[in-house]
Amino acid sequence: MKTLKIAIQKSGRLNEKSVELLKNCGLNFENYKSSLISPVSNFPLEILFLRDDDIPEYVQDGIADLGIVGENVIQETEVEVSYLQKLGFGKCSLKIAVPNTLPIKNLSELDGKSIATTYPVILGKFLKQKGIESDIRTISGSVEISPGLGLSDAICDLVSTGGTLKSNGLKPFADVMSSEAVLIGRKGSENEDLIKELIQRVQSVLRAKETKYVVLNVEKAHLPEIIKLLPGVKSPSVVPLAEEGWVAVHTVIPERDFWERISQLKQAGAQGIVVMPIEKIIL
Ligand SMILES: Nc1ncnc2c1ncn2[C@@H]1O[C@H](COP(=O)(O)OP(=O)(O)OP(=O)(O)O)[C@@H](O)[C@H]1O
Ligand SMILES: O=P(O)(O)OC[C@H]1O[C@H](OP(=O)(O)OP(=O)(O)O)[C@H](O)[C@@H]1O
Ligand SMILES: [Mg+2]
Repeated sequence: MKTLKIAIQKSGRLNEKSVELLKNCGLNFENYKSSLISPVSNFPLEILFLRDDDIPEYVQDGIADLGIVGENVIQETEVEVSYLQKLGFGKCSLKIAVPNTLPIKNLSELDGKSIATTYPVILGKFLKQKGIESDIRTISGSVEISPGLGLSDAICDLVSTGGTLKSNGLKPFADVMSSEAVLIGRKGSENEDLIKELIQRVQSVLRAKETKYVVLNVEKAHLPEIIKLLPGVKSPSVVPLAEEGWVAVHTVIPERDFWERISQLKQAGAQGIVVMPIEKIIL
Protein backbone atom coordinates (compact mmCIF):
# COMPACT_ATOMS: atom_id res chain seq x y z
CA MET A 1 0.00 0.00 0.00
CA LYS A 2 1.14 3.53 -0.76
CA THR A 3 2.54 5.56 2.16
CA LEU A 4 1.49 9.21 2.22
CA LYS A 5 3.73 12.04 3.38
CA ILE A 6 2.53 15.11 5.24
CA ALA A 7 4.82 18.10 5.75
CA ILE A 8 4.45 20.16 8.91
CA GLN A 9 6.55 22.91 10.48
CA LYS A 10 9.63 21.63 12.30
CA SER A 11 9.53 24.28 15.01
CA GLY A 12 7.77 27.61 15.35
CA ARG A 13 4.27 28.95 15.63
CA LEU A 14 2.47 26.14 13.79
CA ASN A 15 4.40 23.11 15.05
CA GLU A 16 2.61 22.37 18.30
CA LYS A 17 -0.93 22.80 16.93
CA SER A 18 -0.11 20.74 13.83
CA VAL A 19 1.22 17.88 15.96
CA GLU A 20 -1.79 18.13 18.28
CA LEU A 21 -4.21 17.99 15.34
CA LEU A 22 -2.55 14.91 13.84
CA LYS A 23 -2.49 13.17 17.25
CA ASN A 24 -6.18 13.99 17.73
CA CYS A 25 -6.78 12.30 14.37
CA GLY A 26 -5.64 9.12 16.10
CA LEU A 27 -2.19 9.02 14.47
CA ASN A 28 0.64 7.57 16.57
CA PHE A 29 4.09 9.01 15.94
CA GLU A 30 7.17 10.33 17.71
CA ASN A 31 7.44 14.11 17.81
CA TYR A 32 10.31 15.70 15.97
CA LYS A 33 13.50 15.42 17.99
CA SER A 34 16.53 14.67 15.90
CA SER A 35 15.01 12.92 12.92
CA LEU A 36 13.26 15.06 10.32
CA ILE A 37 10.89 12.30 9.35
CA SER A 38 8.60 10.28 11.62
CA PRO A 39 6.66 7.20 10.57
CA VAL A 40 3.09 6.86 11.81
CA SER A 41 2.64 3.40 13.34
CA ASN A 42 -1.10 2.99 12.74
CA PHE A 43 -1.68 4.68 9.34
CA PRO A 44 0.30 4.55 6.09
CA LEU A 45 1.74 8.02 6.64
CA GLU A 46 5.11 9.67 7.27
CA ILE A 47 5.49 13.09 8.83
CA LEU A 48 8.14 15.40 7.41
CA PHE A 49 9.34 18.21 9.70
CA LEU A 50 10.33 21.19 7.56
CA ARG A 51 10.85 24.96 7.55
CA ASP A 52 7.42 26.35 6.77
CA ASP A 53 8.69 28.27 3.70
CA ASP A 54 9.50 24.98 1.95
CA ILE A 55 6.15 23.25 2.57
CA PRO A 56 4.06 24.67 -0.34
CA GLU A 57 6.67 23.75 -2.95
CA TYR A 58 7.19 20.26 -1.53
CA VAL A 59 3.45 19.69 -1.89
CA GLN A 60 3.23 21.26 -5.33
CA ASP A 61 6.11 19.09 -6.56
CA GLY A 62 4.68 15.90 -5.04
CA ILE A 63 7.53 15.35 -2.57
CA ALA A 64 4.87 15.54 0.14
CA ASP A 65 1.22 14.62 -0.53
CA LEU A 66 -0.13 17.00 2.10
CA GLY A 67 1.09 19.95 4.12
CA ILE A 68 0.05 22.20 6.98
CA VAL A 69 1.12 25.79 6.47
CA GLY A 70 -0.07 29.40 6.78
CA GLU A 71 -2.01 30.91 3.86
CA ASN A 72 0.50 33.77 3.91
CA VAL A 73 3.34 31.38 2.99
CA ILE A 74 1.29 29.78 0.20
CA GLN A 75 0.49 33.17 -1.32
CA GLU A 76 4.06 34.35 -1.01
CA THR A 77 5.51 31.27 -2.69
CA GLU A 78 2.90 31.50 -5.51
CA VAL A 79 2.47 27.74 -5.78
CA GLU A 80 -0.40 25.81 -7.32
CA VAL A 81 -1.88 23.69 -4.52
CA SER A 82 -5.37 22.75 -3.33
CA TYR A 83 -6.71 24.22 -0.12
CA LEU A 84 -8.24 21.12 1.47
CA GLN A 85 -9.25 22.50 4.86
CA LYS A 86 -8.83 25.66 6.92
CA LEU A 87 -7.59 24.59 10.35
CA GLY A 88 -8.58 27.45 12.67
CA PHE A 89 -5.16 28.07 14.22
CA GLY A 90 -2.18 30.30 13.32
CA LYS A 91 -4.61 33.14 12.75
CA CYS A 92 -2.91 36.43 11.95
CA SER A 93 -3.04 39.34 9.50
CA LEU A 94 -0.43 40.73 7.18
CA LYS A 95 -0.47 44.47 7.78
CA ILE A 96 1.36 47.57 6.71
CA ALA A 97 2.42 49.51 9.82
CA VAL A 98 4.03 52.90 10.23
CA PRO A 99 5.80 54.70 13.10
CA ASN A 100 3.39 56.31 15.57
CA THR A 101 5.01 59.63 14.73
CA LEU A 102 4.42 59.44 10.96
CA PRO A 103 1.54 61.76 10.03
CA ILE A 104 -0.02 59.62 7.32
CA LYS A 105 -3.72 59.06 6.66
CA ASN A 106 -4.32 57.71 3.17
CA LEU A 107 -2.91 54.66 1.50
CA SER A 108 -1.80 56.85 -1.44
CA GLU A 109 0.64 58.58 0.90
CA LEU A 110 2.76 55.41 0.83
CA ASP A 111 3.70 56.38 -2.72
CA GLY A 112 7.46 56.92 -2.88
CA LYS A 113 7.96 55.59 0.65
CA SER A 114 10.05 52.53 1.52
CA ILE A 115 8.45 49.46 3.13
CA ALA A 116 10.48 46.66 4.71
CA THR A 117 8.99 43.17 4.58
CA THR A 118 9.59 39.45 4.35
CA TYR A 119 6.52 39.27 2.05
CA PRO A 120 7.62 41.14 -1.11
CA VAL A 121 5.37 39.13 -3.46
CA ILE A 122 2.11 39.65 -1.55
CA LEU A 123 2.97 43.27 -0.76
CA GLY A 124 3.99 43.96 -4.38
CA LYS A 125 0.66 42.64 -5.69
CA PHE A 126 -1.30 44.61 -3.07
CA LEU A 127 0.44 47.89 -3.90
CA LYS A 128 0.10 47.31 -7.64
CA GLN A 129 -3.63 46.71 -7.25
CA LYS A 130 -3.94 49.97 -5.33
CA GLY A 131 -1.80 51.83 -7.89
CA ILE A 132 0.86 52.73 -5.34
CA GLU A 133 4.58 52.76 -6.10
CA SER A 134 6.61 52.15 -2.98
CA ASP A 135 10.15 50.93 -2.60
CA ILE A 136 9.84 47.37 -1.22
CA ARG A 137 12.88 46.43 0.88
CA THR A 138 13.01 42.66 1.28
CA ILE A 139 14.60 41.51 4.52
CA SER A 140 14.57 38.11 6.19
CA GLY A 141 13.32 38.94 9.71
CA SER A 142 13.08 41.38 12.63
CA VAL A 143 11.08 43.59 10.31
CA GLU A 144 9.59 45.74 13.07
CA ILE A 145 12.91 47.35 13.95
CA SER A 146 13.64 48.66 10.44
CA PRO A 147 11.92 52.06 10.72
CA GLY A 148 13.75 52.67 14.03
CA LEU A 149 17.05 51.85 12.32
CA GLY A 150 16.30 54.21 9.46
CA LEU A 151 16.09 51.30 7.02
CA SER A 152 12.53 52.02 5.88
CA ASP A 153 9.58 54.39 6.37
CA ALA A 154 7.08 51.61 7.01
CA ILE A 155 6.88 47.84 7.38
CA CYS A 156 4.63 45.04 6.22
CA ASP A 157 4.54 42.04 8.58
CA LEU A 158 2.32 39.56 10.36
CA VAL A 159 0.35 40.81 13.33
CA SER A 160 -1.81 38.97 15.82
CA THR A 161 -1.92 40.66 19.23
CA GLY A 162 -0.22 43.82 17.93
CA GLY A 163 2.26 43.61 20.84
CA THR A 164 5.35 43.55 18.61
CA LEU A 165 4.18 46.64 16.69
CA LYS A 166 3.43 48.49 19.91
CA SER A 167 6.74 47.71 21.54
CA ASN A 168 8.52 49.05 18.45
CA GLY A 169 6.56 52.33 18.33
CA LEU A 170 4.53 51.31 15.27
CA LYS A 171 0.80 51.46 14.49
CA PRO A 172 -1.18 49.32 12.05
CA PHE A 173 -2.04 51.29 8.93
CA ALA A 174 -3.50 48.93 6.29
CA ASP A 175 -4.67 45.32 6.11
CA VAL A 176 -3.06 43.35 3.30
CA MET A 177 -4.38 39.85 3.99
CA SER A 178 -5.63 37.66 6.78
CA SER A 179 -4.25 34.19 7.24
CA GLU A 180 -4.63 30.93 9.13
CA ALA A 181 -3.11 27.48 8.93
CA VAL A 182 -4.53 25.31 6.16
CA LEU A 183 -4.23 21.70 5.08
CA ILE A 184 -3.00 21.66 1.49
CA GLY A 185 -2.61 18.95 -1.10
CA ARG A 186 -1.48 18.58 -4.70
CA LYS A 187 -4.13 19.71 -7.21
CA GLY A 188 -6.54 16.82 -7.79
CA SER A 189 -5.16 14.70 -4.95
CA GLU A 190 -8.28 15.12 -2.78
CA ASN A 191 -9.91 12.20 -4.56
CA GLU A 192 -7.34 9.64 -3.44
CA ASP A 193 -8.81 7.28 -0.84
CA LEU A 194 -6.13 7.69 1.85
CA ILE A 195 -6.19 11.46 1.51
CA LYS A 196 -9.99 11.49 1.71
CA GLU A 197 -9.77 9.39 4.89
CA LEU A 198 -7.30 11.84 6.47
CA ILE A 199 -9.37 14.89 5.49
CA GLN A 200 -12.44 13.25 7.08
CA ARG A 201 -10.51 12.62 10.28
CA VAL A 202 -9.29 16.22 10.38
CA GLN A 203 -12.82 17.52 9.79
CA SER A 204 -14.27 15.34 12.55
CA VAL A 205 -11.71 16.74 15.01
CA LEU A 206 -12.42 20.34 13.93
CA ARG A 207 -16.19 19.86 14.13
CA ALA A 208 -15.85 18.49 17.66
CA LYS A 209 -13.81 21.54 18.70
CA GLU A 210 -16.61 23.85 17.62
CA THR A 211 -19.18 22.19 19.87
CA LYS A 212 -19.77 21.01 23.43
CA TYR A 213 -21.84 18.08 24.66
CA VAL A 214 -24.42 19.26 27.17
CA VAL A 215 -26.68 17.26 29.49
CA LEU A 216 -29.32 19.12 31.48
CA ASN A 217 -32.30 18.26 33.66
CA VAL A 218 -35.66 19.91 33.19
CA GLU A 219 -39.24 19.49 34.32
CA LYS A 220 -41.29 17.92 31.54
CA ALA A 221 -43.57 20.96 31.51
CA HIS A 222 -40.64 23.15 30.36
CA LEU A 223 -39.35 20.72 27.72
CA PRO A 224 -40.96 22.44 24.69
CA GLU A 225 -39.28 25.75 25.64
CA ILE A 226 -35.91 24.02 26.02
CA ILE A 227 -36.24 22.26 22.67
CA LYS A 228 -37.08 25.60 21.01
CA LEU A 229 -33.71 26.91 22.24
CA LEU A 230 -31.82 24.12 20.52
CA PRO A 231 -32.15 24.96 16.83
CA GLY A 232 -30.00 23.00 14.44
CA VAL A 233 -30.21 19.88 16.58
CA LYS A 234 -32.65 17.56 14.81
CA SER A 235 -33.78 15.66 17.87
CA PRO A 236 -32.06 16.09 21.22
CA SER A 237 -32.19 12.85 23.23
CA VAL A 238 -34.71 13.07 26.04
CA VAL A 239 -34.29 10.52 28.83
CA PRO A 240 -36.74 10.09 31.73
CA LEU A 241 -35.30 10.62 35.22
CA ALA A 242 -36.07 8.54 38.30
CA GLU A 243 -37.90 11.55 39.72
CA GLU A 244 -41.43 11.65 38.26
CA GLY A 245 -42.09 14.56 35.87
CA TRP A 246 -38.41 15.25 35.11
CA VAL A 247 -36.25 14.44 32.06
CA ALA A 248 -32.61 14.75 31.07
CA VAL A 249 -31.87 16.39 27.70
CA HIS A 250 -28.65 15.44 25.87
CA THR A 251 -27.59 17.86 23.17
CA VAL A 252 -24.72 19.55 21.36
CA ILE A 253 -24.17 23.32 21.59
CA PRO A 254 -21.92 25.44 19.35
CA GLU A 255 -18.90 26.91 21.16
CA ARG A 256 -19.44 30.26 19.43
CA ASP A 257 -22.57 31.34 21.40
CA PHE A 258 -22.14 28.90 24.26
CA TRP A 259 -22.64 31.16 27.30
CA GLU A 260 -25.60 32.99 25.78
CA ARG A 261 -27.31 29.67 25.01
CA ILE A 262 -26.60 28.30 28.51
CA SER A 263 -28.12 31.34 30.20
CA GLN A 264 -31.22 31.06 27.97
CA LEU A 265 -31.53 27.39 28.88
CA LYS A 266 -31.25 28.20 32.59
CA GLN A 267 -33.97 30.84 32.28
CA ALA A 268 -36.16 28.27 30.55
CA GLY A 269 -35.84 25.94 33.54
CA ALA A 270 -32.71 23.87 32.85
CA GLN A 271 -30.95 22.60 35.98
CA GLY A 272 -27.85 20.56 36.80
CA ILE A 273 -26.22 21.42 33.47
CA VAL A 274 -23.17 19.23 32.72
CA VAL A 275 -20.85 20.27 29.87
CA MET A 276 -18.36 17.90 28.25
CA PRO A 277 -15.78 18.32 25.49
CA ILE A 278 -16.35 16.27 22.36
CA GLU A 279 -13.45 14.37 20.87
CA LYS A 280 -14.78 13.73 17.37
CA ILE A 281 -17.98 14.17 15.37
CA ILE A 282 -18.25 11.72 12.50
CA LEU A 283 -21.05 12.46 10.06
N1 LIG B 1 1.95 36.39 15.66
C1 LIG B 1 1.36 35.36 15.07
N2 LIG B 1 0.22 34.87 15.53
C2 LIG B 1 -0.37 33.83 14.94
N3 LIG B 1 0.13 33.21 13.86
C3 LIG B 1 1.27 33.65 13.38
C4 LIG B 1 1.95 34.74 13.96
N4 LIG B 1 3.08 34.95 13.29
C5 LIG B 1 3.09 34.03 12.34
N5 LIG B 1 2.01 33.24 12.37
C6 LIG B 1 1.68 32.11 11.47
O1 LIG B 1 2.55 31.05 11.80
C7 LIG B 1 3.41 30.76 10.70
C8 LIG B 1 4.77 30.34 11.20
O2 LIG B 1 5.33 31.41 11.93
P1 LIG B 1 6.83 31.34 12.45
O3 LIG B 1 7.12 32.64 13.08
O4 LIG B 1 7.00 30.11 13.26
O5 LIG B 1 7.56 31.20 11.05
P2 LIG B 1 9.09 31.11 10.67
O6 LIG B 1 9.90 31.87 11.65
O7 LIG B 1 9.14 31.51 9.24
O8 LIG B 1 9.39 29.55 10.83
P3 LIG B 1 10.36 28.56 10.02
O9 LIG B 1 11.55 28.38 10.89
O10 LIG B 1 9.55 27.29 9.87
O11 LIG B 1 10.68 29.18 8.69
C9 LIG B 1 3.39 32.03 9.84
O12 LIG B 1 3.72 31.79 8.49
C10 LIG B 1 1.96 32.48 10.01
O13 LIG B 1 1.09 31.75 9.17
O1 LIG C 1 1.21 40.84 16.88
P1 LIG C 1 2.08 39.93 17.70
O2 LIG C 1 1.27 39.01 18.57
O3 LIG C 1 3.11 40.69 18.48
O4 LIG C 1 2.84 38.95 16.70
C1 LIG C 1 3.58 39.46 15.63
C2 LIG C 1 4.94 38.84 15.52
O5 LIG C 1 4.82 37.43 15.37
C3 LIG C 1 5.62 37.00 14.27
O6 LIG C 1 6.92 36.76 14.62
P2 LIG C 1 7.36 35.54 15.57
O7 LIG C 1 7.14 35.89 16.99
O8 LIG C 1 6.68 34.29 15.10
O9 LIG C 1 8.91 35.46 15.36
P3 LIG C 1 9.77 35.35 14.02
O10 LIG C 1 9.79 36.74 13.45
O11 LIG C 1 11.10 34.90 14.51
O12 LIG C 1 9.12 34.36 13.10
C4 LIG C 1 5.57 38.20 13.34
O13 LIG C 1 6.65 38.19 12.41
C5 LIG C 1 5.62 39.38 14.27
O14 LIG C 1 6.92 39.78 14.56
MG1 LIG D 1 9.70 30.55 7.65
